[in-house]
Amino acid sequence: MEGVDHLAHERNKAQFDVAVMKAVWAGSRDAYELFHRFSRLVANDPEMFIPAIKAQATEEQQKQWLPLANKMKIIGSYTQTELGHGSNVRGLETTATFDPKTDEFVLNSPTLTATKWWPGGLGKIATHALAHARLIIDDKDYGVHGFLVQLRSLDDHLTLPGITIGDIGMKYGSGAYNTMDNGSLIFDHVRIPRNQMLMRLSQVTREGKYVPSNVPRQLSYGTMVYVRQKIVFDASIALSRAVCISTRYSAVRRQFGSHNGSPETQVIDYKTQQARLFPLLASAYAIRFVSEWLNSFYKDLLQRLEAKDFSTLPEAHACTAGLKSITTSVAADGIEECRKLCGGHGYLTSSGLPELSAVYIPACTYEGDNVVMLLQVARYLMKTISQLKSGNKPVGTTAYLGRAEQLMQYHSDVLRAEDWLKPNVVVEAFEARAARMSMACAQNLSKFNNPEDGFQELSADLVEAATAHCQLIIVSKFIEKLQQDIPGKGVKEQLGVLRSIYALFLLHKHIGDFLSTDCITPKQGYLANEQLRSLYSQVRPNAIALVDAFNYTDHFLSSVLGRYDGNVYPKLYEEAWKDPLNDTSIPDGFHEYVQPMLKQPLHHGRL
Ligand SMILES: CCCCCCCCCCCCCCCCCCCCCC(=O)SCCNC(=O)CCNC(=O)[C@H](O)C(C)(C)COP(=O)(O)OP(=O)(O)OC[C@H]1O[C@@H](n2cnc3c(N)ncnc32)[C@H](O)[C@@H]1OP(=O)(O)O
Ligand SMILES: Cc1cc2nc3c(=O)[nH]c(=O)nc-3n(C[C@H](O)[C@H](O)[C@H](O)COP(=O)(O)OP(=O)(O)OC[C@H]3O[C@@H](n4cnc5c(N)ncnc54)[C@H](O)[C@@H]3O)c2cc1C
Repeated sequence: MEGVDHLAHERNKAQFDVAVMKAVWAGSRDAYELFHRFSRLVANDPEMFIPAIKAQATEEQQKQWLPLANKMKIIGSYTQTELGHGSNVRGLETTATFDPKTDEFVLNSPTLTATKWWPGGLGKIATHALAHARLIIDDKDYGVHGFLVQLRSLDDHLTLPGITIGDIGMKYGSGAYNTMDNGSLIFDHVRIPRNQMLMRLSQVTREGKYVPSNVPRQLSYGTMVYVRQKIVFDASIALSRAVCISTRYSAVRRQFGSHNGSPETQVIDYKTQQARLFPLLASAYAIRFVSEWLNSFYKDLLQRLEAKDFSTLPEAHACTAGLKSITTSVAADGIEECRKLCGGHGYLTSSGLPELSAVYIPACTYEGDNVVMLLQVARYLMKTISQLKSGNKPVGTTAYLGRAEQLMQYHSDVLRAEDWLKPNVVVEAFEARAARMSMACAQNLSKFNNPEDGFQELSADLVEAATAHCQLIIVSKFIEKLQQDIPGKGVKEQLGVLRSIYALFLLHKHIGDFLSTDCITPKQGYLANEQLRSLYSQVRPNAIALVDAFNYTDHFLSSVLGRYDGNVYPKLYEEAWKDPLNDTSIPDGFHEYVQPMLKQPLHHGRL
């Protein structure tokens, strides 16, 4: 059966031009060509702490360090988190005390909880750390700053005096993340030259004078903004990979429904399977497009920063933090759902899904715990609302809050299920829901004498308001994507179907929000669900082609269930026989432990 395409009949059903969709997914024709070539070359290019140097080092420091890092003459680790503090960056305990006599900083870990803990690459490989430590001059604490510290000899890789490093041990599952040497590090009065503090944003002079920057101190958090927007893109890859596997397998797998010898039903034809799978397919596309937008927003931010325009920095922080949170949660949960969608075989390592899940789920935690990130969005929303009174007109992703009064009066005018296909109808409902949830939080907050107490007390509601805001962004960016000129037979139509599935699935899932804020009536909610069901039927014939458009090689998917040719069963069988347990018919230990039990005398001739 080698070479036969078992999914050809599915591919023939497609109602759109898959080649064009591949370019849309990749971002452009050029990006597609590049990805196509590279994925087939299997590139592996580890990037570690370079973005942080670019963001925080002076030009002179960059000239000194970047060539070394780029040529991998040194290997760096972004060393921020400690045993006692990760989320609370201001709470880090490691100190860097300036010694004016020698013109050096002395790096020290004063407590056990100050031990650096988690940084990737630190445990075994890194030669240098970009260590975050509190700057102390004349007993005065100037807060957390970045310092370049050599950890290991460049000759024999042994750790340098005063430095204790180890790997933090095995992590969740037996997956590939265990090949990452997340490390622990203790400094015992380690000295580094003064010019190894990253001084782009603030400086310490030879005399020990602290020169604060004339730019927002939040710029020192720039690496996190950069990595978070990358993580949003990565979420689209992780989720689409799982969706590709479970969609192909759902078309191969058959259970029940045979009549008079006809084939059984493909599980992808069960409405329950569709209602679980197709929203994830739509989410993969939605995340892809929002990541495209976020990347261009980030590039615009960089240009503005060059020109000393810091106006969009708070919004960039809120968007990267919020979208990082929402998209990684959706992807992590989605991968697990895809595993369940593949039934028992999904639990086999050869399905590719357990490994993908184990490697992916820490994305909900690293680079900012997802709840902590949503609370940052909530703070931004509350600040935006508090400034409305003084006439500040919100722009960008919060522009809708400028129409809050109008949105408080909104009632959806949906009369028929098809009305939910109109983008403006959907956006208005999402805007009204998000605005009302945020306004309700702001109103409740105003009842507290101490706003911080109020923020703590209402934090669960605030997280929900932030979620509604982020979902609005993703829905809006999907809609904006479709306002672009997209050629190719049927491509725009299919994307339109996915856009509506994405939005209406969210509406269905969060129906409580939409009803309790009185944005829609129960009848309108019912109509949305009716429309959703019909959209699932429309996407069904295109499902395989829509995952083919991801253009993933079998090598990349590493999944017997997700094979392009759908030749699942012979390959599953073949794969199982590769298990070392099948090398011999009698397992190790049988003669020592099992056989003696089997040989025990029978009592009264009976078992
Ligand atoms: C990494 C190297 C580079 C790699 C490059 C790789 C490139 C390729 C990448 C490929 C990707 C795919 C593969 C993924 C693999 C990834 C591997 C795993 C990597 C995992 C790495 C990590 O895991 S590495 C540690 C990250 N550790 C956090 O993530 C801590 C969270 N904790 C906070 O981030 C803060 O601590 C927290 C709570 C916000 C504030 O806490 P806080 O309130 O105490 O903060 P502050 O008082 O200091 O500041 C308050 C004011 O700052 C504003 N602000 C706050 N943050 C801001 C910001 N970033 N930008 C602007 N503004 C900001 C805020 O809006 C306030 O503004 P305002 O005052 O106006 O209201
Ligand atoms: C695989 C992996 C790789 C990593 N790589 C690196 C790296 O390269 N470099 C590096 O420096 N770090 C790295 N980290 C560390 C990572 O950045 C932190 O673990 C992350 O920022 C979360 O911080 P925490 O562990 O302190 O969580 P905590 O903040 O202790 O979270 C515990 C719980 O408390 C809740 N919580 C915390 N604060 C609040 C609050 N204010 N309000 C409400 N709830 C709250 C959280 O939601 C969570 O449920 C990595 C972590 C992992 C898992």
